[in-house]
Amino acid sequence: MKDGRIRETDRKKACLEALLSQIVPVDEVSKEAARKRWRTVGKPLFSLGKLEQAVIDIAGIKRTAEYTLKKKGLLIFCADNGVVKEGVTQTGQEVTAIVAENFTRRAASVCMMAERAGVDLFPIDIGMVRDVEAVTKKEYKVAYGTRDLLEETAMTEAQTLKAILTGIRLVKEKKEEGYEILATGEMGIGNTTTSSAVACVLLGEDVEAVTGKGAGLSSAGLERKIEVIRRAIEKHRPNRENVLDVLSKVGGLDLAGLTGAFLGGAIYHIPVVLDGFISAAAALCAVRLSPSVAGYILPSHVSKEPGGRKLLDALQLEPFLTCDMCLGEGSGAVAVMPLIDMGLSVYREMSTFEEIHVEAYEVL
Ligand SMILES: O=C(O)c1ccc[n+]([C@@H]2O[C@H](COP(=O)([O-])O)[C@@H](O)[C@H]2O)c1
Ligand SMILES: Cc1cc2nc[nH]c2cc1C
Repeated sequence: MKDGRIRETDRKKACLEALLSQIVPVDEVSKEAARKRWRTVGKPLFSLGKLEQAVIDIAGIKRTAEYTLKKKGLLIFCADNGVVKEGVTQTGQEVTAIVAENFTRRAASVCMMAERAGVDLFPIDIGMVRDVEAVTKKEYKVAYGTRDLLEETAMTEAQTLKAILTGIRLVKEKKEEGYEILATGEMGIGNTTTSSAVACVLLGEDVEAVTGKGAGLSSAGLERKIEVIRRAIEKHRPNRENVLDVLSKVGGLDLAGLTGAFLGGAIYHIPVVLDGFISAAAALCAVRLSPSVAGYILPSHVSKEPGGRKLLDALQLEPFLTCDMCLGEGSGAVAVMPLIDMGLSVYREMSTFEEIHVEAYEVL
């Protein structure tokens, strides 16, 4: 039996390795073509700033300067975390399944935001302790929550691999359904504890420097959370050079699924917009697994969690929005979709200098 499990883990590892080997850097030729097109648009050069850059970056991802972003999807990874039993959160873990169900009933915040932005919502139960009929699908469910990372490693390596492969597969499926851009989101009580632990190890930062109050905690609660993370890291000694080790020991199923989604973007050439703190921790995992993934990730906002900015800095991403959001669910990622759409509309439809009879000029 044990041998069988080891073989299964090796098989999944080989599968991940094979997928990672397909990742190539974004296409610089298409980016240059998009830059060239921007230079002809009849307006002051670079005056749409990051909106222009996003259009250029997406050209590199899609390997063409001629593209649309009509179908937009948000993958929301829902999972529970065993560490919640250590008192690191304000609410109980039953909230994860309640909010996950609410995604299907237009009763969670991101539902209204996504509707406004024309984004389709896909809540995925990758590891909730309770099944929710409208959300749970056997093929995406890896486990019923993680273990308490203070007692044991949060996940087995096989679970981590399965969750990553699930995230990759979801991007493939959405591409096949015609989605042209994806956003990442998550729902999981306790996932700012796991994300802080992962961020702290990967960034080589102190626990206090990256850990915040998550969905709400007293100051005493925050101290307890910091202590739990510190003790878990001391106990398991995750190897910062080995993302699978870090995710398995102190991560979570949602983080691993999100890591897969970012990898999937690079494998299948789909831009993936990151959301807040949890999403950014996963993005860093993906980039550490394969550095070229960085070019396939688009930023959105900067989370109010203390580690939010540090993660974006490590990813060398400048957020579009700084508006003190820290909701999760994919809310920040969805919020930038209209901006990206606006940039693309100007890029595709705006008159050229020639058409408006203004002489093109160069910046000094
Ligand atoms: O995305 C963020 O930056 C963010 C920051 C703080 C909290 N959250 C959300 O709140 C939940 C985790 O908070 P907590 O306190 O239970 O660890 C989870 O469902 C996240 O979606 C999200
Ligand atoms: C109600 C609630 C909604 C959330 N959405 C994302 N994280 C959340 C945490 C709570 C507690």
